[in-house]
Amino acid sequence: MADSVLIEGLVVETVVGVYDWERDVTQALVVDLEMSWDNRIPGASDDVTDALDYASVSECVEHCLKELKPKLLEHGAEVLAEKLQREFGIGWLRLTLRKPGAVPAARSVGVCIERTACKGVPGNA
Ligand SMILES: Nc1nc2c(c(=O)[nH]1)N=C([C@H](O)[C@@H](O)CO)CN2
Repeated sequence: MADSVLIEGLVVETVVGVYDWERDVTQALVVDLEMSWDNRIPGASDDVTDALDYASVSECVEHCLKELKPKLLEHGAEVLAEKLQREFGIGWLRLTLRKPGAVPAARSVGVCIERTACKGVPGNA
């Protein structure tokens, strides 16, 4: 099963960064997500409750990053991936977190992680 649900270019304004000055301002983070989901079920039922609702996931991403105020992108990505997998029952995801403007000579910098939930662990898919 290779189906997925996508979110691309989700912009979240939050406190992020390791330097003192970065703790006093907000900066934009850009989130890309690919999340495994069996789309045959909502494909047949035409019912959003069978789908991985990308609007709900987007709200969760925004809320999580605004509350977390991570220093490192790595920490933001790790906490966010774990929360999404637990709350939405997502088996596998690829999450990219970009910080445009952090390195002026680069279009963007960021991190990308892939995580698979461990079956049998309470709360995991
Ligand atoms: N691998 C990382 N390197 C750096 C990060 C980060 O989150 N992950 N962060 C910074 C600073 O916050 C920088 O973005 C300020 O411009 C430096 N390196």
